[in-house]
Amino acid sequence: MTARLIDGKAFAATLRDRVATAAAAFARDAGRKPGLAVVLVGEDPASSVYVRSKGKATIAAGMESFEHRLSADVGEAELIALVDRLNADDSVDGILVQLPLPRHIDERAVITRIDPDKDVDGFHPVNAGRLATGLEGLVPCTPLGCLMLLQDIHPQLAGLEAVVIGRSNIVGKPMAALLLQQSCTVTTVHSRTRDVMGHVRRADIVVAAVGIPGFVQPEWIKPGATVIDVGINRTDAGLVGDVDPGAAEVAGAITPVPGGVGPMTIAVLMRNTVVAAARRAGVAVDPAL
Ligand SMILES: Nc1nc(=O)c2c([nH]1)NC[C@@H]1CN(c3ccc(C(=O)N[C@@H](CCC(=O)O)C(=O)O)cc3)C=[N+]21
Repeated sequence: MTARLIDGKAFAATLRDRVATAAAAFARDAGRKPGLAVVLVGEDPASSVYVRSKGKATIAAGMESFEHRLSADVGEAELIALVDRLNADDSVDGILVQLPLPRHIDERAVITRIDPDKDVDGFHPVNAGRLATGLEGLVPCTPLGCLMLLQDIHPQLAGLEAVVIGRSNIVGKPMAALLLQQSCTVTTVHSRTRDVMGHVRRADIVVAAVGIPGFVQPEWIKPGATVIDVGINRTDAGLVGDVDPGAAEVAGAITPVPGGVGPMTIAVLMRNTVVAAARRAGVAVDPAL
């Protein structure tokens, strides 16, 4: 059996279309376009690529893009002062500070400075708390994109066994919270888990977010399970996921790398920006967005 390939790129394109429609409705109702500010510190080439593709997607969706490029030796106080200005700027609905930041800057201090209602990455502890307690907030883009792909395949997630591999604040923890909210039975496994294979073997849904190329072995996958590969690892063999490619012979459905979760992350960032804009302006937004 060969798994159905989950076309994240195509799904992301339809989501970006719906975002563009919602952005146009917002512009009509609010008299201005939704605005996204992206802050990049330093010149890491991979980060520059993402910032550029975010800017392009923002404009293509009919939104305003504000790019702030700061030199790698910028002081923490100066970066925080920029965040303060963006918080106070009414044309800015979303603020994304590209991570990782240089070592001399305390990431926590910067992230917690962002107005939670403009935190389109969903990284602020206030948004983490809202997600954990079921309040309306902004949800991290990558796990929300994974959930959208999963809901497309499993309209009824309730009762399914889900195993999340990895416990980062950016992917693993919010992914587990989202699946729990959907009434999955959720297990998070991590570097200190005693029998990772034993847990993964039982899963109807596997979300791999460990950052180790090819970590998840085909023998771990229950035949027919849905596998979401969040890994984006640059190796000599090119871009590879956290899941061994052999898993596609066992799984029922699986995301490719590239073309799976990655494109969803950017599309959900666009989605979060329109949602943040609508909430801030007190205008309606497509609830299915
Ligand atoms: N505050 C913050 N928020 C982020 O969301 C954030 C960040 N910092 N720092 C960097 C990472 C990385 N990231 C990606 C987004 C899209 C693709 C993506 O679209 N990838 C394509 C392939 C692109 C390629 O070929 O390199 C794919 O998987 O098909 C990848 C990576 C967002 N990040």
